[in-house]
This record gives sequence, C-alpha cells and structure tokens, in this order.
Amino acid sequence: MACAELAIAVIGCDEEAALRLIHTDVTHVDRRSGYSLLHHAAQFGLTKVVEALVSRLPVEATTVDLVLQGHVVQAGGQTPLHLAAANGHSATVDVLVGAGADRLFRDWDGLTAGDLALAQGYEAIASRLKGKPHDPTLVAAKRKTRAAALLAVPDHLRTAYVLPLLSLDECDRVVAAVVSTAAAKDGWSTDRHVNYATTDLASSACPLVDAWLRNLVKIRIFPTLYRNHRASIIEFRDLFFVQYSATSQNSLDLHRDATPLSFNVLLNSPHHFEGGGTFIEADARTYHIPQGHCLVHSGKLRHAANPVTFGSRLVLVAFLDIENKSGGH
Ligand SMILES: O=C(O)CCC(=O)C(=O)O
Ligand SMILES: [Fe+2]
Repeated sequence: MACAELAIAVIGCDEEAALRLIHTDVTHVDRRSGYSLLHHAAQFGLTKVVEALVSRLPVEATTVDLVLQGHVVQAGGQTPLHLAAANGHSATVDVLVGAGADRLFRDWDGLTAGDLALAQGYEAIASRLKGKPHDPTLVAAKRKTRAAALLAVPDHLRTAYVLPLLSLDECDRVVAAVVSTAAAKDGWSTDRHVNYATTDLASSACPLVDAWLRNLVKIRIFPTLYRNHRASIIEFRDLFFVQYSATSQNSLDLHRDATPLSFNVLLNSPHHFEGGGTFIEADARTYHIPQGHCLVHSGKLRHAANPVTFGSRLVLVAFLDIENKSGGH
C-alpha cells in the first residue's frame, strides 16, 4: 500500500515533508495519469526527492495521455525526464540523466525531453539533452490520429438512457442539504470546472448527504452501468450539484466532459422552471427527465444544458471513469 501522506507531500510540492516520509512505500502510481511519485517530483523540480527516488522507481516509467475537454493537452509516454525538462528544472534533469534516464526516449508525439525543453524556451537544457531532431510533420500527424482515437465513441456509449434513482422525498432531502450548504458557504462556486464552468457545489462539500447519495447511486444504478458498459471498474471522478436559474447562469454551451460516462439527475420539480433539459447533439434532441430520474450519457458526445427561461433547475451531475474488461473505455 503506497503512502498517501508521501504522495500528498510530493504533489503539494512540500519537499521537506516528502524527504521526511521518503523511507515509506513509494510505489504510488495514479491510474488515470500514469504519474509515479518520480513524475510528480520531476515536474515540480524537487531535486532532492528525485535523488532519493531514482534508485527505487523506474526512470523510464511513462504517463498516459491527459485529456481536457476533448483535446490532448499532454502527450502520454512521458518519462520523469520529459517533465523535468519541459518545466526547466536543470538540476533535476542532471540527476535523472545521471541515474540513467534515456535522453532520446520519445513520448507518444515522438518528442524527446530535449524537444519539450526547446519548445518551452529552455535552450540550455535542450542543448545538454541534444539528439536527432524530430520530424514535426510526423509528430503532428501522430497527434491528430491519437486525438481522433480518443474522441471516437464506442457503440456502448452512443445511446443515452434514463433510469429512476431517487424518490421525491429523497430529492427533497438532497435539495434541503444543498440549499443549506450553499447558504453556509458563501453560495455557489463558478470556478470548479475550467472550460465549461457551471454554477455548482461539490457533493463532498455537503457532508449531510454526500456519502448517503454516493451509496444510493452505487446500489441503485451502478449494477446497470456495469452491465450496459461491460465495465470492470466504475469510479466517481466528480459528483456535484448544478443550479441553472433564469436570473443567473441559465445554460451550459455544447461541450464534452472529461470522462467517458456522465449522468445528471433532476432534483427539483419540473414545475419550478421552464426550459432546461439536456441537449445531446448526436440525437438532435433535448431530454427532459422526471424529478429523481437520471439521464445517463457519454461525456464524449457533445451535449449542452438548454437555457432555463423561468425559475431554477437543480441537478446532480456525475463524471464517471470507467474501464471495460478489455482495458479501454
Ligand atoms: O445540466 C445538464 O443537463 C448537463 C450538465 C453538464 O453537462 C455538465 O455539468 O457537464
Ligand atoms: Fe457535461
């Protein structure tokens, strides 16, 4: 079992705390990003931590593609050396090279650590890492093919469907908890999601209902999700409440979510607002669901929240990571 405190110290850039805990288990690897503790330490330039880790973790371990709103934002296949070089940490680069990191190892875009350093303007690091220059057209073509593959929607994710989830009483209980939490915490936030921000509140900020709600979702709809998507793992990436109101944020533009599977649950009465509903571009239709029901759809299919023209609409939104039995989405 990896040491969570050590991971927190490294990811929080707290070099002193990390060095204090370095004797503990260092094998933590984030399943979604492929980052080991060595990747994090290299990215932040925590050279002493890198020195302590290089003999205990593989220097050639690679990351996976990191995707944000349908674009590949960081190529997978990156070693700690790529991350140290791309962020201009020359002392860390030296330690990694000294520990045997391969200077010419290419990420999934075909770029070496030196290529990334050069692209970020760290010329001194780039020249120390020099190898054969990459072919930019080949790299662009590879990047495009991989982005297209990531955006492809497998058959089992093409169809949206509606499931019952909460009773009306349970909806009332959730709404009351959300309203009182929002009142106690300076209201709703608009900065939790960078590109398509919603007026929202993390479920984890509502301890009155969070664990209960996650459990209900797991008991009542996860079995169907596992079956429909032949999944071996389903996990919450995010669970949050969203409010659309005729007088403030009333809609959300067409977008993709960062996860393959999403759902939203209508928490208040459809008599309390006009408009609203979830538009799914591929179906060219807007789904209006009964209170307490859940619209399950792929986050890879572009969708939008239609404008609320009167009153307010309160929904619970989940972003779910899934892995299917063959290992992909
Ligand atoms: O409110 C909706 O119908 C959709 C919400 C959504 O797409 C999101 O929060 O990402
Ligand atoms: Fe969405």
